Amino acid sequence: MEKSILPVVTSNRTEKQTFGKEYLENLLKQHFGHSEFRGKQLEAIEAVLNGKDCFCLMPTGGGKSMCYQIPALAKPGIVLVVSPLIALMENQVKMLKERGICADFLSSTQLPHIKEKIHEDLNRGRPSTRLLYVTPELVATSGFKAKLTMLHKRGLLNLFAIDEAHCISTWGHDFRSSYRKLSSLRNHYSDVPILALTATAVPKVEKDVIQSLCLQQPLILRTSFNRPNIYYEVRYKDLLKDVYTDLSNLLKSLGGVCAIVYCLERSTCDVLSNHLLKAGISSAAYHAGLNSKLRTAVLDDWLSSRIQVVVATIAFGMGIDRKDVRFVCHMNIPKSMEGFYQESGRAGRDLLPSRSLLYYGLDDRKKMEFILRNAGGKKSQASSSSDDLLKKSLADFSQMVEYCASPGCRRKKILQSFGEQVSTSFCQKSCDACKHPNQVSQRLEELGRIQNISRRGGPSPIFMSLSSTNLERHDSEFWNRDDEASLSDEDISASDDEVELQSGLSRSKLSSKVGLDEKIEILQRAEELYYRNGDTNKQKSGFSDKNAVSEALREASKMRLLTALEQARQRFVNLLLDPEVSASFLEMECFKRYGKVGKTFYNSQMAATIRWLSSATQEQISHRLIANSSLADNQSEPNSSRSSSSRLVDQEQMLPETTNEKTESTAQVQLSCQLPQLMKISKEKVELPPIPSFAEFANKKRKETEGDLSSSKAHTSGTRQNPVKKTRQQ
Ligand SMILES: Nc1ncnc2c1ncn2[C@@H]1O[C@H](COP(=O)(O)OP(=O)(O)OP(=O)(O)O)[C@@H](O)[C@H]1O
Ligand SMILES: [Mg+2]
Repeated sequence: MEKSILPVVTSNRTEKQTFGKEYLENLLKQHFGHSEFRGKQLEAIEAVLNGKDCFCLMPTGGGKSMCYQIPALAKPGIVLVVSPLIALMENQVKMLKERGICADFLSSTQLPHIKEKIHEDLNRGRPSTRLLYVTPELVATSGFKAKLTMLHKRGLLNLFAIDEAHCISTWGHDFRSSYRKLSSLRNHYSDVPILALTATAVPKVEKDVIQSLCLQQPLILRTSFNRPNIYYEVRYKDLLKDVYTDLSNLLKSLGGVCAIVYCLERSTCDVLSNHLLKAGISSAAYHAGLNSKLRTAVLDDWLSSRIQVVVATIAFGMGIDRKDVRFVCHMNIPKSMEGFYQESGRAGRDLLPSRSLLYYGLDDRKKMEFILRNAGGKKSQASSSSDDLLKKSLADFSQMVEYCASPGCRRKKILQSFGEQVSTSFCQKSCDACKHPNQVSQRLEELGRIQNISRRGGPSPIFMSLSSTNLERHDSEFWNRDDEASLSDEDISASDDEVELQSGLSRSKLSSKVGLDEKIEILQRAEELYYRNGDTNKQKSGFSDKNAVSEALREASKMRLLTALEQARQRFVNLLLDPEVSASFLEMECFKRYGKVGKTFYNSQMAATIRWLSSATQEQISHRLIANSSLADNQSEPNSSRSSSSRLVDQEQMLPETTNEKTESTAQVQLSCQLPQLMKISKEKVELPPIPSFAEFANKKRKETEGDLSSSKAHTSGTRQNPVKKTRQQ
């Protein structure tokens, strides 16, 4: 383990000298290069150094980390930092190490020998570790508890810092059940101060955090939520000709600034990112549907300015610490002000002028409202507290609607939602409603007219892109980050106690999966209900298109394929194919088989194809596309893979003929015309390689990992490498 480069002061000073303002400011300057403390940092630091519990509410980017980093340097011993995200811990530890401060983290992602070194250091008489970052799951394990008790007995525990403390509250928008387990800290280590830090605590959450962590007469520090350097603006989708073009024009006019665009659904991220790329703006999609390697690559590229814009779901969340984000855009209305504040707050952490833009759409509003109602509806039957949750989620959402669709200062509305009362002039024309009041009220009037017309004409259809398999069905991170955990365990903190790891993982996987299934079920039922109630004409004629594959879905699928093919091209530089044509071809293949039986099966097959593209070899991809091109040339060929869908015949017969058939044949003709020019054509009839099911894919991956592990074991123990493995590696 690296030793602290800068000496940490541990001399035998008197309390006053050690923790005096000057001394603490010196540490700030010496270790971090900042000349003075911000906001209430100093108060928080002094409180915990004097053994007091503290609840610290500061805005995003307000400098909460300093409140536990300085105490770690001021006093010998260890500060234990509990953090919800591994990426967050990694970033902070890296930054601290670069500054010569001895910090480390323990998580399931670390190699055993690294963990061993950390434990060795902790066992030493005077550990060099000053800050130890851990996951909430780890804190709850018996193994780690024993370690903590040992450190405590030796008088080495200085402080428990609970970062993102709102995760402990079910009222918060980021609830993480593992945070609940932290409640035992106060009982077991009564003399160690606890510092709870958050940027998003409405009074209810604040109370919940304080109670759940059993803080004893804590010093409560609140800083204003105001972010004076962010200009807030709302644009109205229903009044714009083309939202994507509006956004790309705006991004161009801002001139290459660093930006984040949040979307509700993963497919929108893919589609929009491609649109921006086509408009000459460097961008990439980021969501939990992408594999972790790709997500890390996108994050790295964005952090190091190789990509200007990340188009993301809320999976791109906590811990993103790039100071110079100048623009944060929401493509859809968020479900709560807390979420919106957190996300828009990623702009301008360096305190320089920045911008938040939200595109508000009437359909988006209806969709979100509908989802919230139906998601809560089922739970509300179960208990009255769930009923409260439903009411709360609707009230939270109505604040967002108010923010977008009513006149008045946007900043004031944000601050009001956090219980802060300010005058309208407080904003100093740094929101569109204060800067251009006439323009905004004119737009709201127009919007009102459209809303009235749409009310008279009945509800517009809801489109939700859900597919059928358990994992692929969840294609929005809208719900919360628990869902994200089920898809990207490696990014979220997880149990890593040696004994409890296995059972812990299987438990958490099971429960998160069940939760997800339930939610998807609710969504599907909600959607069905909506169609049943909302489209009575179709109901009367016995016609229901709720499961039809829409053109929009097909376009989104092509975009997903395009991204997967681009990734394949990055993996295999010699892969000669035209991604656009290939994407169209693969989509068509999927549509031909499953288009008529409905989007559930279509989406499932689409997901399987994308998985296949991510794991196939160069030969398999070329082979398949060449094979497909020969099939495209020969449209009369019976579909050899039909058998896989034969069990769906009943459903197929129940569905009406749709206009999709026409589209299919037109697209096929176009495709068969394009393919010969763009790809090498094999006239030989080749069997299509099967697309693996998810289970097959997962088994294959598991076997590969096991293979990798055994081969690396063999390698380290000096035995010869498995020849099959060797070939694969070459
Ligand atoms: N006293 C200070 N003077 C100048 N810059 C500071 C000071 N304290 C912190 N910063 C800087 O402010 C930035 C944000 O700090 P930090 O990540 O701790 O914010 P945060 O409150 O934890 O935000 P979030 O809620 O998003 O996690 C960091 O880059 C940090 O270096
Ligand atoms: Mg922070």
